[in-house]
This record gives sequence, structure tokens and C-alpha cells, in this order.
Amino acid sequence: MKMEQPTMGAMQMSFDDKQKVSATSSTIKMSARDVKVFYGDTEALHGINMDLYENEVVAFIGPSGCGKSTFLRCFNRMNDTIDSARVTGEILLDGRDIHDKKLDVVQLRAQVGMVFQKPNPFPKSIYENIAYGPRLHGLVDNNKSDLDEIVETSLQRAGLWKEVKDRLDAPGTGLSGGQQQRLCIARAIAVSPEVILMDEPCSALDPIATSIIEELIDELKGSYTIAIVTHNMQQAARVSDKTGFFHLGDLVEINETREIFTNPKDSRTEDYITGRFG
Ligand SMILES: Nc1ncnc2c1ncn2[C@@H]1O[C@H](COP(=O)(O)OP(=O)(O)OP(=O)(O)O)[C@@H](O)[C@H]1O
Repeated sequence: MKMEQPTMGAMQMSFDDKQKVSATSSTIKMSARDVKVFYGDTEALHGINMDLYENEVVAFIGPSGCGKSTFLRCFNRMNDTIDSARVTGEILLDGRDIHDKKLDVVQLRAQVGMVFQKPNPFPKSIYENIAYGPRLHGLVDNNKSDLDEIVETSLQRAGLWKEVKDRLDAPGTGLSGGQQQRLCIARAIAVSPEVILMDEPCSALDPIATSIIEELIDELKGSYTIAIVTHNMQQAARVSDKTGFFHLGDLVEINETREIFTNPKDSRTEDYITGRFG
């Protein structure tokens, strides 16, 4: 995929235009402590430490293969689904170890929802795409009006309600790519998550659909903690409060997004954001 490589000057302008304000949240939602991930014998992540704060958007940037997606998947144990993957270290959600044997992984993945690169609605109606999770998690007693309300609220929060309210029985797969991605966000929202992980959620979308999702991310952070992997540095600058730069399986630095793009501490970060390597 082609990467945007804006200059520092261009990046500065986008900050000035938006007058982006630094994050103010101080409550840690999730923490990673000395997290390593191995695929077979290969160590892909070399002991990462990071805190995700409530109501904050953190962007993970870095060259292809540096471990951004692998690290993102640690927060809801999606690496468990990869046979060769082994995770060590500690990941805490509200101070609780998510690898605790008593913890229900299905419940964890509702609390820590995920949106993927390619929109992946179920081959079901728009309504059923949203209703499935709340039913599975017992959030409603199959009470139609409660379920209707969850479906409507979730679609509203994902900015899709107006476009689909008259065709809730139509297949989710019949929507445009951008609409499908918002459907997937609505599906994640429907099970009352606290954290939403997004793995390049706009990479398959056109610029208009991308900007709708970016606006949505800005709204959603009022209610959720969001971590987003992106190849697009302009996008990281637009949507995130903090940015972490990864390189060869290490988290080189994480800081306020403005700092990362205007005053990086590590020469590797500077080389990356100025397009010297990618
Ligand atoms: N399922 C897997 N099996 C074996 N190795 C894997 C697997 N998934 C990722 N890796 C390896 O782990 C390393 C990190 O990959 P990862 O996909 O996390 O990086 P990334 O920064 O998200 O890359 P990209 O930006 O290209 O998506 C790479 O060397 C990759 O080849």
C-alpha cells in the first residue's frame, strides 16, 4: 500500500489548522507491561510498555512489519487465534490481567472491540449485524423493543442510522465500503465496549468515507478509549492525541501527537516522519 509521506511543514500546518488541544485524561484504561510476541521462534515484539488512557485516541505508526498490528491484537487477545503466536508479559484492563484464566475471552472481546482493515460485516441483514452481539452477550432478553433500541442507538453513534433506517432488513454486505466500516463500528459499539481497537480502518476506503470515519473517531473518543494502527501519518496527526512510533518490534517512542510530529526525540522517528525511510 502506498504511504503518505508529508513533510514536517505540512504536518505543522495541519496542527495549526486544527489547533489541536492536548489530551487531558489521566485515567489509565489498559496497560501493556514488557509485552513480547513470538511467532514460532521469532520474537516479533521485544518487550513493549504502553498505557492507554480513557477518552484518548492513540495512533500506532511505523514501517511495514514493525509489529503495530501484532501489538494491537494483544489488547483483546486476538493473537490467541494465531496458532504460532505466543504472548508474554502483562496486559491489564482496569488493573486486571487479561490473561487471567478466569477471564472470559468472549467477554473481553466485547469490552475491547476491534475494527479491521477490510470491513467484514456478517452475511446477514443490517439489523442482525448489530443485534447478534447483544443477543450473544445476553444484553437483552430477546426483547424486541430493547434490541431495536440498541440497534438504533449503535447505528446512530456510528453515524449510519439516517442512511439505513429504511432498509434494516437489507444485507449488510450490500452497503458501500465506508458504510460497511461504519456498520462494523456500530457492531462493536452495540456490545458496550470500553476500548475500540482499529487496525487501519480506512485503508480500504475513499477519501470521503475516510473523513467520515475520522470525524466519527473524534466523537467516539468521548465515550471510549481508542487505539488505531495507521500507515497514514496525516491521519495519525488528525485523529490521535498520542502517537507511538514502532520500529523493528520496538516501541521507539510515544508522546503527544504534536510532539511526535514536530519534536521527535529519537532520530529513527524523525527519519520516518520526514520520509527518510518507510
Ligand atoms: N501470523 C503470523 N505468522 C508469522 N509471522 C507473523 C504473523 N503476523 C505477523 N507476523 C510477523 O510479525 C512481524 C510484525 O508484523 P505486523 O503485521 O504486526 O506488523 P505491522 O507493523 O502491523 O505491519 P503492516 O504495517 O505491514 O501491517 C512481521 O515480521 C510479520 O512478518
